[in-house]
Amino acid sequence: MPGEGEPRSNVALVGAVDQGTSSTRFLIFNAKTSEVITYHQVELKQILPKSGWVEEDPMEILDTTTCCIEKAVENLVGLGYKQSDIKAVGITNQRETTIVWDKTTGKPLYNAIVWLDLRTASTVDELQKKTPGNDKDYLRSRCGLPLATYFSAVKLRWLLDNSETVRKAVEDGRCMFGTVDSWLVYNLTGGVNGGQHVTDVTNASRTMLMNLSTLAWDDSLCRFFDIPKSVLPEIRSSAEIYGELTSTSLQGTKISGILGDQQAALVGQLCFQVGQAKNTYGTGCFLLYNTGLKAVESTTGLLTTVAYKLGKNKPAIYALEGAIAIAGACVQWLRDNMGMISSSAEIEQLASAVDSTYGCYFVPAFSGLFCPYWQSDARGIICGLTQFTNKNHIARAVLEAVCFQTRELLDAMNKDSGLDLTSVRVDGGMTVNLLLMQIQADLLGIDVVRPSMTETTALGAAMAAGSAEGVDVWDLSSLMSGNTKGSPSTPVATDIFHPSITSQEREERLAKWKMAVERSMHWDTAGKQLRVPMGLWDTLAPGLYAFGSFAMLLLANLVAGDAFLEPQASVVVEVTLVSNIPIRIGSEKSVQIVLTGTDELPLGLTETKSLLFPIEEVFIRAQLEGHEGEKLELGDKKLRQLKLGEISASLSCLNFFSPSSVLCILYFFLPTL
Ligand SMILES: Nc1ncnc2c1ncn2[C@@H]1O[C@H](COP(=O)(O)OP(=O)(O)O)[C@@H](O)[C@H]1O
Ligand SMILES: O=P(O)(O)OC[C@H](O)CO
Repeated sequence: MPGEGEPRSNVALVGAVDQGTSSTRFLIFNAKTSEVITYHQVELKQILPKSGWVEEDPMEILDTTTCCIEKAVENLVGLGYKQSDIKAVGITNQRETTIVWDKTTGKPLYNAIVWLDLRTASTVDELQKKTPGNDKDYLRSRCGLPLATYFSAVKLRWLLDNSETVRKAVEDGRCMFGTVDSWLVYNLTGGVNGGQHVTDVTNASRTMLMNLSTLAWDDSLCRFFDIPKSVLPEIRSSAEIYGELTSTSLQGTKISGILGDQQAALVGQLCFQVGQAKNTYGTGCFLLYNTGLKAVESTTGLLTTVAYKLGKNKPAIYALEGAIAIAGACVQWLRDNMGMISSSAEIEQLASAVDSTYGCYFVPAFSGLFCPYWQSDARGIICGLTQFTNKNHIARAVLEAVCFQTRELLDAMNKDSGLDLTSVRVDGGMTVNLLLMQIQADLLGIDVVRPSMTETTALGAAMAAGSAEGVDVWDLSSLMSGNTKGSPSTPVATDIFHPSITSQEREERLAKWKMAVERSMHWDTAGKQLRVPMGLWDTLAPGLYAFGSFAMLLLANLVAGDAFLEPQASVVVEVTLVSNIPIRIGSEKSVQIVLTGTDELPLGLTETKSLLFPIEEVFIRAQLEGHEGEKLELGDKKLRQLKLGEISASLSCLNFFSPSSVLCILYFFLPTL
């Protein structure tokens, strides 16, 4: 083996851009061994202009990418490799995040609207109203997704409705839309000077505009969202040559792989067989389950998505997906907003200091709740607090929240697939946290398998790029056939976390979690009317209004000379005791009383009324005098009418047809028209 800095020969390397929500990185892999040779990573700033809004700067996304490429290549050369050893570059990215840019300048027309962003909640409501039966799942059979703030088409619709700049650019034919992969490929292949406007099937399957069967933009979906097809990129497979880098020290290198980051992790974890699944813990958390050639429609709130299509002429493979919006993001929130920790890694130490949350539950519904609830009006809550609760319990509750959410995904997945997963492969930035891994195994009740190399997202993109036709440095055939024996490309599972609590405890804790989730629902009331208790001054206006109505009524009565309010004295009604259960007079039970109206019964009471009285209440008891202690058997056979005498009632009734009442009704309802 050559030492550091010494020249190496005959190595085929593949680079991968992993553009995530929290950071951008560029990793360089050995195509024969899957080993990471070197990498560079830069954190990415999130812009939070309003509560619920999450944006990123497209230029920063691009700049961090080129910076990571340069730094990693610099490291590589320092290790004795040549930059020309890099035979291809793959791109994997945060999905759904929506970018629009100007074809003539190449500049963004708006900040990137991040997948977590909630500004489109009312857009979603409006779109849903257009569907028969106000059905959020109306488009599922076509695109595999429910109507939700999460997906790109809704964000693009919002931009067209709310940004004059974007609308004008569309009118002028200057607007280009893309997810992060499209934005990066366009810029890395030349931008305004011939940059490729493309995306791959996995990213396109997250827009709500691609038909899952044809893998093409769907006319009826574009019509539904009213999005011009002219702004959309060309949909390509996940492994083919899209173009060459025109800048950075990798100028001339082919870009030959694109995969959404969660799909890339599925590939990197070698989940090529039907029934294999992985869960990635990054900013959010995403469980993907390979369903093979079949796109399985979920009945439990999961998503149907394209897993990969590794070549122009290769078939598309589908997956069921469970998506959680907030996982690592909540750890970042403890760090950046609460100042409870100074680095993400610190949460483990903090949470390990206690052995339980002691009833404290944290539902991090910062962006509403995704799978399986799809509740955009849910908001984060911490509940079960006592004087005893401290930051250790809260830190532990944050880790537990990620695991409970995953448990709910697993339950939905097992239901949809009809098979119970017996273990789950995990990866992503949070999986370095050993406590999290153990809590996860405990709450799932199955083994959690963590590979030695947790950068499986970037690995998946590198595998796609290296295996593309015309590059051919990464052989996937044996891996895809399931014959991984002796293959150095197989990530070796070095850590397996086994469940260590009883199923009784697991289910009890899950039940409590569900109670907490229940409490987080419908918290956001923006745009909805709240019923609030009124103070004296607040009631003045309605009071005056009611008083005015009454005065009008009396006046109308006087003018029209008809009897609007007629006191009805001594109305005779027949009382029938109806019950099929034995009733003890004087007991606490309720009885059903049927008041049958007579001719004298005023209008509005001519129909039979069923009223529920506690037996010892009101006048009925008086009528039963002398029957105390007697058992009245009123079962089916002995059901009879029991005449209990006459009851006096003083009632007022509304003569709906008198001119004064018509006037009054009009007066009351006029303001609501
Ligand atoms: N030791 C740790 N314990 C818990 N969370 C962690 C730890 N280290 C990193 N994280 C969280 O993992 C996330 C980063 O993971 P990563 O896979 O890089 O995310 P992304 O791909 O979304 O950018 C961050 O939200 C960070 O807070
Ligand atoms: O940034 P990540 O890794 O949490 O992934 C974001 C997802 O792709 C959003 O769908």
